[in-house]
Amino acid sequence: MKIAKLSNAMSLQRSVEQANVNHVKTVREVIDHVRQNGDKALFDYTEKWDGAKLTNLQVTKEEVEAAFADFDPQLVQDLEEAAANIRAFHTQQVRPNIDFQLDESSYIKYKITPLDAVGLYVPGGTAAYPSSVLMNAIPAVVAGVKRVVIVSPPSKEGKLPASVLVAARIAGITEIYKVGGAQAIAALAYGTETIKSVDKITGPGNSYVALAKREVFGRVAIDMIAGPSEIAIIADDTAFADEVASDLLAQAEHDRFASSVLITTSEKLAREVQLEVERQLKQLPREDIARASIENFGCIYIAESLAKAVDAVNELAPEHLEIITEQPEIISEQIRHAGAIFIGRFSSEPVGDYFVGTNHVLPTNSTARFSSGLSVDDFIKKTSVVYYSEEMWQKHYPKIARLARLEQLEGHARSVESRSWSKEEFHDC
Ligand SMILES: NC(=O)c1ccc[n+]([C@@H]2O[C@H](COP(=O)([O-])OP(=O)(O)OC[C@H]3O[C@@H](n4cnc5c(N)ncnc54)[C@H](O)[C@@H]3O)[C@@H](O)[C@H]2O)c1
Ligand SMILES: N[C@H](CO)Cc1c[nH]c[nH+]1
Ligand SMILES: [Zn+2]
Repeated sequence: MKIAKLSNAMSLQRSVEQANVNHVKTVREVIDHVRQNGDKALFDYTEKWDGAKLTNLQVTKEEVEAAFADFDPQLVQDLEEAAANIRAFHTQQVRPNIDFQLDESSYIKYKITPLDAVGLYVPGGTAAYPSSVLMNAIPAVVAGVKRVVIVSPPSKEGKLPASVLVAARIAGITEIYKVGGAQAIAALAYGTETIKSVDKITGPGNSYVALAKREVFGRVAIDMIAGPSEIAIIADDTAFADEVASDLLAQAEHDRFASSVLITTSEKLAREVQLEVERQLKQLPREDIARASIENFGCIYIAESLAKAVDAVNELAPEHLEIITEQPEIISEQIRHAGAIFIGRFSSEPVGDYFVGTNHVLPTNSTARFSSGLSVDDFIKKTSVVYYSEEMWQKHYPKIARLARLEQLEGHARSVESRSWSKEEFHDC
């Protein structure tokens, strides 16, 4: 892992965008093919890219039951406890309608309505992510979405991982399809014979999935384009090198394009973390992925001061930030841009990935400057409602008409003026 002076921090450029460009053509072809050929295209692509020859796209009740029956009861309990924590935190995010009384009878409102149907993409491919099932499904259920659908690519044997099915059942989701990649996103957006279209698609995935979400945006809503995982750690000489190294590697093992950055005021810690990363890399089953990520997108930066480290993090706006310093809460208050912040040595990032209750679907690629992680807000919409009494109308319509004429919109002015006789007079006619 490289060590550099912090002045070079922002030269850490990712080449993810370039990889994306190469996939755009494929993704557009896949979407067109699914629109034209429906289920047949889904079967063909699943055979081509996942190696599975399916006869049925939908997961049956029996498959879910079988997965549950064979699953380690301790893990079921762990998933259930994680689900309860996620449910508890997300329930706090539920918003009431806003009612604003204008006079005795007139009012305006902000009315909250859950979305009717959402599709959750659960990545398959290189790993199974039951935690992502919980992180996507629970906020949707808490928001009150009626139809929640899961799509995920099957194994060569035509199965979804038991852990994904168990997590889906714990979250209360029963409509699950064995399809992944851009073809799954196209099916959710446009519908096929088997999969009815949805209103919004959420969930992370590889660059084919991310690009497909971008392509169908407008036809349906999407949560975000969540790219490869990222972590930045601010640490001083109170941090332990082995702990810091393991936190960097926890993100690196996700993806060859994941980025892991340490910003420290301690040169000693920097050198020790460098050695530790190398030592611990050899112990990881996904060493090849983690090593590629650390070599291409990993760096240890030496900062002159913690204030400079804070500035760099605010510029970088990382998906995850860990603060392992003498007074981490004080540093945390100065952070303006990060998807999620983990304070102190006992709040390592996997606490949030799996268990504590916060969401792990977070903005990447510096988009934490202007966006937030997945929440109940992603599964609702807000409609304004207006009720004007005759008295309110009487009082304000001349002002509205004048404002309309200021914009030379005579039709608007006449619309508001056209009520210039009361209901009683109307009924008397
Ligand atoms: N941000 C988060 O919360 C979070 C959580 C979990 C995973 N992730 C990320 O999700 C991603 C998972 O990626 P993955 O690949 O393992 O699974 P995936 O499910 O996203 O993608 C697998 C699918 O990609 C498609 N595909 C593969 N090769 C293709 C090709 N040559 N042409 C067209 N389509 C092709 C296939 O349809 C396949 O089913 C990783 O980047 C990981 O970091 C993020
Ligand atoms: N750290 C990932 C988001 O960047 C989420 C995840 C899922 N499983 C483990 N981790
Ligand atoms: Zn993770």
